[in-house]
Amino acid sequence: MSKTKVKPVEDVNPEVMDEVMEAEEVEKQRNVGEEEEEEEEEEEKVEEDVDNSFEELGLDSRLIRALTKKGIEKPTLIQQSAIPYILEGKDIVARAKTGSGKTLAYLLPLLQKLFSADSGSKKKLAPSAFILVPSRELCQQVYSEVSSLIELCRVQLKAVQLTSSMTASDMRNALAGLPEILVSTPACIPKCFAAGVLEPAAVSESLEILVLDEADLLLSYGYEDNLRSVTSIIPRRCQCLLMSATTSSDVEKLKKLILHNPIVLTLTEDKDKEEPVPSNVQQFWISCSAQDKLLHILALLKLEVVQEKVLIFINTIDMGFKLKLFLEKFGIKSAILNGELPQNSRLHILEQFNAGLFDYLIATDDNSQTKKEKEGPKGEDNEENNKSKKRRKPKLDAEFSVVRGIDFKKVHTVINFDMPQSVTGYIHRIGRTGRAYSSGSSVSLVSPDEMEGFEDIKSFLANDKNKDSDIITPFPLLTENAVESLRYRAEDVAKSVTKISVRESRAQDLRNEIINSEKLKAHFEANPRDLDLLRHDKPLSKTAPAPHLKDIPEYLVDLKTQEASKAVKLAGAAMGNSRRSGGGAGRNNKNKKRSRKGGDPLKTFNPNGSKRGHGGGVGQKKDSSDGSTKQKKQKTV
Ligand SMILES: Nc1ncnc2c1ncn2[C@@H]1O[C@H](COP(=O)(O)OP(=O)(O)OP(=O)(O)O)[C@@H](O)[C@H]1O
Repeated sequence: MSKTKVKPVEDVNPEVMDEVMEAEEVEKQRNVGEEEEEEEEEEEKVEEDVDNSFEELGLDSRLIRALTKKGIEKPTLIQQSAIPYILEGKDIVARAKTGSGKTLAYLLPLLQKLFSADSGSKKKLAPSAFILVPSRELCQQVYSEVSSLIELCRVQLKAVQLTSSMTASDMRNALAGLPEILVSTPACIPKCFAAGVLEPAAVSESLEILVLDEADLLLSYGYEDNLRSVTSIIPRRCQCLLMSATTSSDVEKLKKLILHNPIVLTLTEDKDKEEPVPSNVQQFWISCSAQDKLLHILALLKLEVVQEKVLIFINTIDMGFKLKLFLEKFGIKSAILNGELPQNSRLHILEQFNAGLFDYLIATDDNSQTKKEKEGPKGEDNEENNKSKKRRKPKLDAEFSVVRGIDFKKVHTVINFDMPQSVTGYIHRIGRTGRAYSSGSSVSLVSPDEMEGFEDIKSFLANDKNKDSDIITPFPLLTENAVESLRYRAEDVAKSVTKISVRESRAQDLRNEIINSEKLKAHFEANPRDLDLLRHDKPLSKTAPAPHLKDIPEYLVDLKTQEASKAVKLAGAAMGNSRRSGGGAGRNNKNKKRSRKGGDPLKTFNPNGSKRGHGGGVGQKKDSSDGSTKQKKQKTV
């Protein structure tokens, strides 16, 4: 580690440096034997002006080469801050926004430490590093990331993933090659102990690093007992890292349970008030009645005023199927992701979506939406929790999670078809776009029933500087006329999507996916990269969409919305995001140039007049100051 080159975070603030040194002193004393003494921790804000390269952070050249091959050149703030401390062997609590690059912040130094671990020492009987995550999807994601880094670095390290659904013999086989890194859920470790697959004594002897990723969720997912049984065997010398996107009493509890004298790194953009949603995500909303949500989502997608790929959140599985069936009638293909589907199918859907095989994914939240969320940033309403309890479906996979931590690739728009049931839920959903250095936007469809929750979200997100100006602004690219022009068709089609058809489709889809899941398991063992085997965006309905619904005639769409749609396509093309189904504009270089000049249509478009409004999209407030596209029937078909 080229320590001399590192611009240490503590340089930024000499007082903090003094405190760090004091904390180190306390730690030294503790190590000499004062085990029971109350430990101090170091609280540190991650400063925006720190600008170190990966080399300056002291990273091994093999890791830097691997990152370059992955197209990653500059560390994010949390990486700049956390990597040197982890390399130094400190316990850390890292709290940074969704999508800020926390995974690499711990994986890179973890791997580097394992590169230099003494391979000549006596044979280890258990992995040196445990990475515990709350869901199987995350397990797979972290495992893929660590495996690809190992492969790119060409080092002799082995990582395995274990999940609770595996049999004891599968677990034993996975651990047989003596992996250095184990990625798992907390529930799986006690299972391994019980099955004799892992020996607690061997873990105590071997474990060097323990990572708890998405720590804010581990307890709320019901892993407390599992974690207690793991922590009881963690050796004192083991370095513990706790990564989290939000703060909660659960994180505090885990910190006390597991960490020793940690450095607490908090990434904020504003010293007074944290902004948990990345500033590169533009947040919009549309006010509409619950029954008009289908109409509005049709307008957003069919009139192409949002950038693809689009992740649509709904609160119930039935609503997901209703939406898919509804969109299908208009020739819009989408896939569904929920906790009822078998794990192989879920992983495959995620892979296909990330690979760009389809553009619209309809997802239900993870099960924490249906569990009692213990605490959100502003405290959750118990009534809401009780309501959500009622919605709990017995067959949902307890280790399923869509919104938390899953790294959806190139999602440009998140749509809240249903509003999330908590502020934390909102933050995590929105965090699926605008990841690392990319940008994105979100559109929330808010019905009168959801307005109170929406106000809570807005007031939580409003910072001191901006308390009078809304962070979530009315969506500027849909005019009332444009929405109304689709009303007749939307209402007609919505009526045809009956409860019975939803139930049948859901049951059929589940049956298909169970069959697929077996096929997938066998197939992917042999061909892990074959994504095209089973498409997840196939239509549910047996009848093809009527041609008049598939293509909305141009004369129906008002000029302003047509203009907005063109601008969105041009901006997409400039960002290298051309529409699969869209017209030529997406692939036209001349247009690319023009749109670069024009900038982001969400900022510049003004539906009231010329394309360049004053002060960006907020200029539309005149037309829809409450975010509403009122339900007057102006033009119907
Ligand atoms: N330094 C970097 N430069 C560019 N992209 C990066 C960098 N670090 C990470 N990324 C990418 O950013 C995306 C988000 O990273 P990651 O999943 O680690 O975020 P996160 O902070 O863990 O988010 P969440 O809290 O939602 O889990 C990933 O696709 C990752 O490959």
